[in-house]
Amino acid sequence: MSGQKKVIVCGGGVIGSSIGYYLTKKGAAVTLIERCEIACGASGKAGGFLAKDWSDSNPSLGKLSRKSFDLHVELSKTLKKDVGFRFLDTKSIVVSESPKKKQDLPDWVDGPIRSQSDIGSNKTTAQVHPHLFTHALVEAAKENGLKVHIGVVENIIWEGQVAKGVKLFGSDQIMEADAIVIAMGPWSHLAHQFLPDNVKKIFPLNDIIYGHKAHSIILDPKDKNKITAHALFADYLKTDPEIYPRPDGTVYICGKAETVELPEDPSKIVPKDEHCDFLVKFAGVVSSELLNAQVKVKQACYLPCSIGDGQPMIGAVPETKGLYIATGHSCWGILNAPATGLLLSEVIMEEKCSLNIDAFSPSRWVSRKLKK
Ligand SMILES: Cc1cc2nc3c(=O)[nH]c(=O)nc-3n(C[C@H](O)[C@H](O)[C@H](O)COP(=O)(O)OP(=O)(O)OC[C@H]3O[C@@H](n4cnc5c(N)ncnc54)[C@H](O)[C@@H]3O)c2cc1C
Repeated sequence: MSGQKKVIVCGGGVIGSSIGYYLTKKGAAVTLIERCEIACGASGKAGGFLAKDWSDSNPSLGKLSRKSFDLHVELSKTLKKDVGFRFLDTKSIVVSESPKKKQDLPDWVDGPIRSQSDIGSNKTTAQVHPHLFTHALVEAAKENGLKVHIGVVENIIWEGQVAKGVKLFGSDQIMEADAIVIAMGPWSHLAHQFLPDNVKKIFPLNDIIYGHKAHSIILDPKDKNKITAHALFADYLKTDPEIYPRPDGTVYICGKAETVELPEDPSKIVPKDEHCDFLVKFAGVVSSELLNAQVKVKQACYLPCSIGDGQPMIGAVPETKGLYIATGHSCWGILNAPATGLLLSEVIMEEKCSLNIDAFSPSRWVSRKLKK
C-alpha cells in the first residue's frame, strides 16, 4: 500500500511487541527487529503480575498503569491466543523462624508466617503469562502485516538530524523507515552510539539506561489443585521474593536482584545457582505443597532501569526527527506495555496522545548531571 508509514521497531520484548501491535492496528507497515528471539529477555521471564492502582502515588505513572491494566483486561478477551490472564488476590507475608500463628491465608501457605495483610483484590490485581502475552501480541500484529526480522541493529542512518533507516550487523543493506523506535530494554543504552554527535553530547543514553539482574524459578507442584490464585509478596531473611501461581498449575517465584554487568548478547545471561537455590528453599519454607515440587526452570534476566526518577522513557529522542524510544519500565514493564504501545503509536501515527506522557519524555535528561 503506497503512502503507508514505514516503522522499524528495534527489540522484540513486550514493549517493542506492544508498540508493533498498536502501530499495525493504526495501519503502519512495521518491521520488528529482534536480536535473538521474541521475548528472550525479561519479557519472557518476568512474573507477569499486574496491579491497577499501585502506582497512584505518582500521578503520571498511576494514569499509565491504570490505562494499561484496563488494556490488559481488553486484550485478554480480544487476542486469539491464551495469555494466561486471570485476576488474583494479593497478600503480603512476613516469613520467620517463629512458630506459626493461625493466619488468614490459603491452606497451601502453611509455613511459619508471622503476619500477613491483603494488598490487592481480585478486582485490582491480576496476572498474565509474559512469554505467551508477548508472542500473542506479535502473532496478532502479523495478521495486520507485521514482519519480524531476526538480526542485530548495528546503527541508524541519518540525513542530518532525521533518522532514515537501520543498518544490521553483517549486512550492507539499509532498511529504510519513516520512523524508528528503540525498544531494546536494558540494551537500549547501546543505542547511544547510533545517535548523531550533537545529540550524544546532550542526551547521554549510555549513562541513563542500565540493567538490573534478577532471578526466578518455576515449580511444578504435584497437587496443582491445592494452589489457589493468590500472589504473595514476602519478607524473608531480609529479601523480598514474590510468588505467582499460574493458571496452568505451575508456580513462578522471583527475587534475588543484583546490579551486575549486562552481557551484550541476551543468550549469554546465566542464572547464579545459589540465588535460584535460595528461591527453591524459600518456596519449601512457605509451603509444604512447594517443598517437593519439581523445579522446572531456573533463570535470570535484566530489568531495564533509568537513573534519576527511575521512571520509563517514552517519546521522541531529543533534537532528532523520526527516532523514538520506549524503555526503562523497570519492574512494571509487563503491566505498562499495552499503554506504552498504544500511546507511542498515537504519537508516531497521529502526532497526538490520548494521555499526557510528558512526565516520561526523554528530554527530561537533556543536559542533566547524572547520578546513579
Ligand atoms: C525477575 C523479573 C520479574 C518481573 N516481574 C514483572 C511483573 O510481575 N510485572 C511487570 O509488569 N513487570 C515485571 N518485570 C519487568 C518486565 O519484565 C520488564 O520491565 C519488561 O519485560 C521489559 O521489556 P522490554 O521489552 O523493555 O525489554 P526486554 O524484554 O529486555 O526486550 C528487549 C529486547 O531487545 C532485544 N535487543 C537487544 N539489543 C538488540 C539489538 N541490537 N538489535 C535487536 N534487538 C535487540 C533483546 O534481545 C530483547 O529481546 C519483571 C522483571 C524481572 C527481571
